[in-house]
This record gives sequence, structure tokens and C-alpha cells, in this order.
Amino acid sequence: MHPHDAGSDTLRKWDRAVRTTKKSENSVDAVVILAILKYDSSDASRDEIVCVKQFRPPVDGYTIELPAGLIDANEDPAQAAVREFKEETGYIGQVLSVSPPSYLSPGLTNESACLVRMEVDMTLEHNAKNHERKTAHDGLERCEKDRGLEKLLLPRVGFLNALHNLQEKDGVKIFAALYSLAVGMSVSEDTTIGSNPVIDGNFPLIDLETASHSGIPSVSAARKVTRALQDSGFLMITSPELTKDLQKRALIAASRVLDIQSSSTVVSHPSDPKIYAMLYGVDFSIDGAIDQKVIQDLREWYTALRSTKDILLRCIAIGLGMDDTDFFVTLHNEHNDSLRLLRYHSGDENTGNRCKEHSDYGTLTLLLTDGVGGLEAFVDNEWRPIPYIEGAIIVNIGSILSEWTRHELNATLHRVAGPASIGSKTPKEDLMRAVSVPRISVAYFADPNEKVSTALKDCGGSSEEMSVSDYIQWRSGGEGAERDGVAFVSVEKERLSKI
Ligand SMILES: O=C(O)CCC(=O)C(=O)O
Ligand SMILES: [Fe+2]
Repeated sequence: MHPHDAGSDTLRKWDRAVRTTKKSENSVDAVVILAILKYDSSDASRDEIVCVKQFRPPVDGYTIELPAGLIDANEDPAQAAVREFKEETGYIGQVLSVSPPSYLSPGLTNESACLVRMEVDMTLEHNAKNHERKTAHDGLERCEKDRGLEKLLLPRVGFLNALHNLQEKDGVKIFAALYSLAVGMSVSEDTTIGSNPVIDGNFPLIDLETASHSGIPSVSAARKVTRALQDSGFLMITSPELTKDLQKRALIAASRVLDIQSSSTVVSHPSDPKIYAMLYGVDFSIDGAIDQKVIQDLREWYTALRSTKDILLRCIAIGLGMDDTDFFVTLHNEHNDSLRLLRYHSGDENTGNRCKEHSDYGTLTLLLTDGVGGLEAFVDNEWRPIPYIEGAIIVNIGSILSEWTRHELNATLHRVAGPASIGSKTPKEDLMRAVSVPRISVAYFADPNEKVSTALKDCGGSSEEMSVSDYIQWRSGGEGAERDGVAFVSVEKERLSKI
């Protein structure tokens, strides 16, 4: 070819590859299929993406690609996609959308393809039958044997990681469009999952799936967790242990405890419009008649969070580059953690903070809420809404961990705002809706061993020495570890002065 350069009269020589089947310069050659296997329409975390592995002579090796194929003469792109997808993978999918023509490698060829998005309902008998694999995510199934094509099902959550693993372990070459897709998904995965996601880069969503069996997080999850704690001090996590069902049971159980009339366990807060109950340790006791099922559900929630806490503490040690991955876990082996069950009363447009601004005292806080809005974090001198993501829990750190790391990690000020709260960035209508109903939350506070000092040289800690138990007493106004205190550390006083 001898086309002109754009805006110039100079002729240049170009080589290009053209499909002999191409009907005209602008016709579309092929379809590339992005198909998602749906096992449960209400749980996107179980979705899988269908990829194919095959030998490609031009790159002299195996590639991992999206299913694709040429469009036959009598077909439109959607029909071609359904046919090709069934031939290559055995599944019957439903077309969701067809993209305009896109160009796969315009430096070399005019080959073009439509990206066809498909959904595969795995509850359909045909698809379920076709789905015989040994393991969840690594099973290779041979199909189209004569073409040496293998179907690979990769998890939607953590897709980029799965591609990296395949590339490292099997040496497969990754199709550029597939890789770009995975990067895009990973960017949005940091912030969102689920059916009604709210995207806010300040509060990333991190999946701890890979750590759930071994308790050892991946380096990438560890880095993401640590980065979020260095930035906003808040993040969201999902983990297979923290199932939606267990979360629901924990919230119902909390509500049942808070319903017990005249229980010394249930306390009215002196200034906030809320009641709460503190439950200490997994063998907590509750004053008043309560169903055993409620106790069991809360113990199950406590136990799941205790192991999640260890994973997060390892994430932080790895993320801070410490040699001893268990450094922080060891400092928590007395298991001094507690659960705080909270119910905020409903209010009206005159309701200010439902929980006044504070930072937490301990090391880690794992927070489950019923989704009623109003939770805000003080980030970059603004009260920003913390999004609610169904199935995810909120993680923030307390001031002891912040002290230990010389404030490299942030114990961020937070509050539960009402419509009359000052300086809120939460939309007014959200706060009006939130305050019209009671709000339930369950906070899990991790506290380190009592004799540990607030100054830890090994992770850059400050020089002020105080034992954890003295520190908690000081912050709670000398009344014990009830966590109602208003004492702020010096960096917080400075931040508060900006409000
Ligand atoms: O109820 C909430 O969402 C926040 C509770 C909280 O921050 C706390 O109890 O420390
Ligand atoms: Fe808090």
C-alpha cells in the first residue's frame, strides 16, 4: 500500500495483512465474545469469565484469549457469536450487546471485530450439564479437540490476578484485548462489586478470597489494603467466610439483643441518639433472656471476623514491607476483641450526628451495617460518605495501630451524620431517607495484648510509651474500655481544628 501520511503529500510504504474473506474495506470480519457465566443472579462474586487457550503459530506458543470467530456470509454478529460460542465452549449464551467494529491490531492489519457481550445462565439444564470440571477455577476442559482449543473459566473477581497466575505458571501469552479488559475490571473492582455499586476511589473494595483457606493474603491484596489505610484509612472487603447469609444473621441477632428491655448489657449513649451493647470476647455474656440461636449467630460472626482480622494484620505487615508477616498477629494473641451492637434511633430533618465524630481506639475495626446511610469519613478535610456495598464489610484502623506506624496508617475520624450535621458531603436526600428509619450496625474492635506498648520501634513507632490498657483508659475518659471517650490524639486535634 502507498497511502499518504495524514496531512502530508509524502507517500509511504506500508505492509498489512488482510483477510481474504473480507467482503469490503469496511465490513466486519469477526466477533470477539465476552461471556459471563452466572451461577446466581443475586451474587456477582460467583461469576466466571469464559476464555480459551490455544496454540497460535504466529506467536509460536499458547495464548489465552476470549472466544472468537469469523462471521459467516449469512450471519449478523450476534448470530455468529451464539454459534461460535457454542462450538468453542458448549454453552448456550444470551447476547446482551454488540459493539461497533473495533480494530484488533491496526498497525498490522485492517481486521476488525465486534465485541459481543453474552450472559450464560448456569441454572439452565443444558449449561449445567456442559459444565463438568474438576475444580472451581483451574479446571481445563478440552473442547473442539481437533483445534486444540481449551476452555478456561476464570473468576470475575480477581480476574487480573488469575491472568497473571496463568502467565507465570503456564507461560501462556495473553491476548491484548483480554488483558485490557482485565485491567479495566481490576480498576473498578477496587471500588465496587454487587448489583448497586457506588464508586468512590477513596474507599476501595478488596477481595480477600485467596487468603480465606491459608490465612495468607496475596501480595497484591496486602498492598491494596495497606495503601487504602495510608490514604483514606477506610476500605471495604469481601471474603468467602463473611457470607451474606452470616451478615444477615449477625444483624438480626444484634437487633434481638438490643430489643431486650431492662438489660444491663444494653446501654443508652449519653449524648448520641443510640443504644448499644458491648460483648467482650467470643464467650461474651448477655444479661437477660435471649434465644441460643442469637448467641450462636453472634459467636459465628465473631469467629469469622477473628480470622479475617488475622488476614488483615498480615496484609498490613506485608504491605509495610516487614519481614515477620505475623508481627501484628502475635501482638493480638490474648484475643481482647469485642463486638459493639448499635441501634440508632430514627429522627427528622433536625437530627445532627447520630454518632459523633471520633476515631477508634484499638488496632482494627471491622464494621457491618444494615445499609442505612450516613456513615462518613473525614478525608482531605471533608466529611465524605462511605458507600454501602451489599456483601462487603468496612475496615478502618484505630489509633493504636496508627501510633505504632507513626501515623503512616491513618486512624481516620468518622461519624454517622444526620440531615443537620455540619459540613456533610452526603446528598441531603440520602441523609433524610437514612434518618427516617432506625439504623443497626455491628462493630468488631480488635485490641492488642494489654501489656503491649503504644510505641513499637519495629514498625517505626513513636517514642511515647504507654501500655495498651492505659492508653484505652485515657482515650475513653478514664472510665474503662467502653469506647465512649472524647479524648483525641494530637494529630486528630489538628484535623478537628480544620472542621
Ligand atoms: O455505626 C456505625 O456505622 C459506626 C460506628 C462506629 O464508628 C463505632 O462504634 O466506633
Ligand atoms: Fe468508630
